[in-house]
Amino acid sequence: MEQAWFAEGHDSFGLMKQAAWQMAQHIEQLYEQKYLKARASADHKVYRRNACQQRASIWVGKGNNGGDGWLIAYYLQQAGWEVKVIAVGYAAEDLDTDYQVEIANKVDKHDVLSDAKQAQQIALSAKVNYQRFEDSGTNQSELKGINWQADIYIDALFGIGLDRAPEGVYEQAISAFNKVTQSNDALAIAVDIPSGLVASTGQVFERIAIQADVTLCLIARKFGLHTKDGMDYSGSVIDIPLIPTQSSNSAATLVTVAHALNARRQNSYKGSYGHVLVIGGNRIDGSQGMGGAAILSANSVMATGAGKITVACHDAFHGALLTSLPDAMTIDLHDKEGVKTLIKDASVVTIGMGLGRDKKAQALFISYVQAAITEKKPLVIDADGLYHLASLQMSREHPHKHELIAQLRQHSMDHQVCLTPHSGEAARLLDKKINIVEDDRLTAIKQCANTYGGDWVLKGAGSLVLEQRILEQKGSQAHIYVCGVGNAGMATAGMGDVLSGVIAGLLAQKDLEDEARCLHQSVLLHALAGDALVNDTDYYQHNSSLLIGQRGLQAQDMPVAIRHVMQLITNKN
Ligand SMILES: NC(=O)C1=CN([C@@H]2O[C@H](COP(=O)(O)OP(=O)(O)OC[C@H]3O[C@@H](n4cnc5c(N)ncnc54)[C@H](O)[C@@H]3O)[C@@H](O)[C@H]2O)[C@@H](O)CC1
Ligand SMILES: Nc1ncnc2c1ncn2[C@@H]1O[C@H](COP(=O)(O)OP(=O)(O)O)[C@@H](O)[C@H]1O
Ligand SMILES: [K+]
Repeated sequence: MEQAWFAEGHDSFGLMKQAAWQMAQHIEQLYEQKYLKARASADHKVYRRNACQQRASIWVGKGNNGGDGWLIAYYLQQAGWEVKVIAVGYAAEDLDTDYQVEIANKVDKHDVLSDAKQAQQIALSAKVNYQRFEDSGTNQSELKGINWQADIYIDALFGIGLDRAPEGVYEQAISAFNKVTQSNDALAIAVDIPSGLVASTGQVFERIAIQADVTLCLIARKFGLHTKDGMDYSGSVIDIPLIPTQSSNSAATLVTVAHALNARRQNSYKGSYGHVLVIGGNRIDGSQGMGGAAILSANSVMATGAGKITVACHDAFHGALLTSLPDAMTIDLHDKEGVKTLIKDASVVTIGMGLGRDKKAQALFISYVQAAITEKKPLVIDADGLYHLASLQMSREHPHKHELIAQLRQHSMDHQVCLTPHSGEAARLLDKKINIVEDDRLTAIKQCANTYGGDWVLKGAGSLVLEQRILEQKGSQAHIYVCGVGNAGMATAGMGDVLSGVIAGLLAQKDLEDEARCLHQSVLLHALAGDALVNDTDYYQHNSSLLIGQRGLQAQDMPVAIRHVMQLITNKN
């Protein structure tokens, strides 16, 4: 986006000045929020600090992110702040003003001084106070000069140019920065992205990254701020758009707000809201089995408002299912003909939750998926269903390999097929190691869709959703969403089963608009329900009986929260 802007003739150094100027304004506001508001409170320590001149410690690297840092130092100094730049990775002569002027004069007229160098020169000419990190001594407990107590610490070490793990002096600087901000209880503000976090993937190498309270994100949201490690390091994110950008250029769309649901028509009946068939909950050879997976999924189907549900699970679980959900009809998972007849009647089939992984379960999976394809039904495939799909893909000799996967691909061109792996399941589907998937989740979800067709969720913090849009002329086009809500309380067993139920439940309700039934809407609803259980902000119109907190949140708590969120987003007319 930046390059397109420069290609239109806009000046790159001008953009850097704009960026730094706007960031300086935000820094002043953030300072006010943290310290001036505290005046009114009884926090004397904070109040005393505020009685002095505002102080910023700005840590700069040698790229353009560092250039932003030098200019922020310059602007804050102009605004009356006491500033100190900590330069990391600079040789002594890089900072020698006379030597730098000499170099600048020698630069050929056709050459231009880099933006970062120009920024540094502006700051040095204005006598901005600085120090080389390397001169602070190697003894980390001393950290001469670096321990200088500031109100705000600014991380301008690396931005989107980080292309390897920070080592040596950079690793030391990142850990010193984190230590100093924590011990001073000061605000840590990252320029563009916390240094150490990879903007395109959300990866952090060996936990070496700046721990920011606030990230001032330039031009466009970085994908890496919202998936994998991103949310743990970036704090709250403030956008500084700077230039007009086109969303069609973006890698993904961040979604946090669910599409509104229309109210139900008075003149309707259970058949108007679909019939979901849940296939799962097996018990294999005397084991305790996985009935709960199907029960959790079924409860969530009904919490979204689907009209009818049948659960095909092992008959050992029928009693437990009916105790938890008397609304359900049941059938034995192994009654092949009976289940196939039900598939004909269903509006959506969701399969795999606790289905089992043995050969018998695999045969059931193949037979039921083929029946759903023959009957032209929307399909949700989760958990052990994904396991079987991966086995078929990997197996060289399985007679159904090519058939089933090819049929599924074909089916997904005209009917909704949703597949919902977490990283471990995606790794198996792609025959890759989990860390390869985790290190680049965006690539992984695209590869899943290319291999198997259909719409995909790659679950986890910042779940990714890939939806294929069928275009009249050009075939299909994939669009990717990043779910910007949800919380770590949802990292418990059964949460995925709940998601499969939400997806199937919404798909079944044909009275809803397409936008309200699509996969990213389901992922959002599920995550918002998780947040409603831990978050008491106004958005959730806080209902204290709902609050649980992250630790101890269980999948079985979700249906009531799903109903609450459904009601919050329903148009009242
Ligand atoms: N005029 C411009 O081009 C603008 C640039 N902007 C800033 O520029 C940033 C990107 O700047 P750059 O592309 O220079 O990239 P960075 O400033 O992120 O750093 C790039 C330099 O660090 C090196 N590097 C990467 N990983 C390293 C590691 N682990 N250890 C040591 N060195 C490493 C790279 O080889 C490169 O030389 C953005 O994030 C943004 O902050 C903004 O000011 C907007 C305008
Ligand atoms: N840290 C987290 N932040 C947001 N969502 C999470 C987090 N951990 C788990 N979730 C969500 O909870 C669900 C867990 O699914 P899954 O791993 O399949 O659980 P299970 O297999 O036990 O049902 C997914 O939708 C996932 O996105
Ligand atoms: K940074």
